[in-house]
Amino acid sequence: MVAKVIDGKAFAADVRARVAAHVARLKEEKGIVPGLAVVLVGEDPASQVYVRNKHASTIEVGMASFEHRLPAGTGEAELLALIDRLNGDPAVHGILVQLPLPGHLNSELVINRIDPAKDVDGFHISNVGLLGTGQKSMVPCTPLGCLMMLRDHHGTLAGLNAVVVGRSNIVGKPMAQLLLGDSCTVTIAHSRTKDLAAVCRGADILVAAVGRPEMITGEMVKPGATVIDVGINRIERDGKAKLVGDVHYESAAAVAGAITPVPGGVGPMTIACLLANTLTACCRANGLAEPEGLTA
Ligand SMILES: NC(=O)C1=CN([C@@H]2O[C@H](COP(=O)(O)OP(=O)(O)OC[C@H]3O[C@@H](n4cnc5c(N)ncnc54)[C@H](OP(=O)(O)O)[C@@H]3O)[C@@H](O)[C@H]2O)C=CC1
Ligand SMILES: Nc1nc(=O)c2c([nH]1)NC[C@@H]1CN(c3ccc(C(=O)N[C@@H](CCC(=O)O)C(=O)O)cc3)C=[N+]21
Repeated sequence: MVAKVIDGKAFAADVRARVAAHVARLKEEKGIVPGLAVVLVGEDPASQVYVRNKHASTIEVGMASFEHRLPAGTGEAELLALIDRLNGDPAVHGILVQLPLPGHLNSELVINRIDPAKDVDGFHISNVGLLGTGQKSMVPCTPLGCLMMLRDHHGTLAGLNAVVVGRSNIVGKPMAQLLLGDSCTVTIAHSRTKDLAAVCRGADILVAAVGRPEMITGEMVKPGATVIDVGINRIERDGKAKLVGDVHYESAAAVAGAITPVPGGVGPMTIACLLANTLTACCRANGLAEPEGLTA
């Protein structure tokens, strides 16, 4: 079998177009402009690229973008004061603090200072708890993007066996919660899992969020399974810089029924979902109907 390629780039363009249409209506009918504030501490090159892309996409869909670039040595009190200001700013509906933060800053403390209603990353402890108990919350962008692509491909996910490799708070755990919410039978695998290959081969839906280049190979994939590759790894091959996922694409695509590529898969969906979450937060803040098909 040769896998169908799930085109995350095209899917994300469609999500952004739907967000843009809703934003235009909000502006025209209510005079409201959704606003996203992104906070970057330090000069990590990868983070700078992401923040630039987020800014461009935010402007492109008609939202207001507020960028706050702080020096690497910024103190905790100063960062918390900025978050307090953004929490109180009515033009800001979404706040994202780019991770990872420099080592001297306590990211839990910082994230939990964000008003949960403006926490468009869905990392605040209140949103984590709401998601875990099946209540309305802000849903983390990367898992939300994966869920959208899976629903689109499968129609319903009920009863499917899902294996999530990785148990981080930002990808693996919320991904597992969303799949459970859609009635999958969910297994979470991690570095201490015994016989990972056998566990993965039981999956109708296999989500790889490990951070190890090309670790999931074709022999770990059940024939016909849907493979979602969250990994973003910069490697050097034949003297050239290259972006690869956590899945060995060639061997996995030869067995899978469908697969997301890297680049052009989950990554673009993450940014599109960030914009969708900002719109959702703005609608909630103004007591307006939420956009359809853009939330979990
Ligand atoms: N496309 C996108 O938008 C995004 C992509 N990413 C990418 O996704 C990947 C994962 O990110 P993140 O969740 O933050 O990573 P973390 O490093 O926080 O978590 C990695 C997880 O993988 C598990 N793991 C590590 N090695 C193995 C192994 N050999 N076998 C099984 N499990 C293993 C770890 O297990 P244990 O807990 O036991 O240590 C851990 O739970 C990275 O490549 C990252 O760049 C991340 C965010 C967004
Ligand atoms: N608070 C916070 N929220 C995040 O959501 C967050 C974060 N911190 N820190 C870093 C990770 C990583 N992340 C990505 C976003 C887009 C692409 C993306 O667009 N990738 C393109 C390629 C881009 C390239 O070429 O580098 C693609 O896969 O096609 C990738 C990764 C969000 N993250």
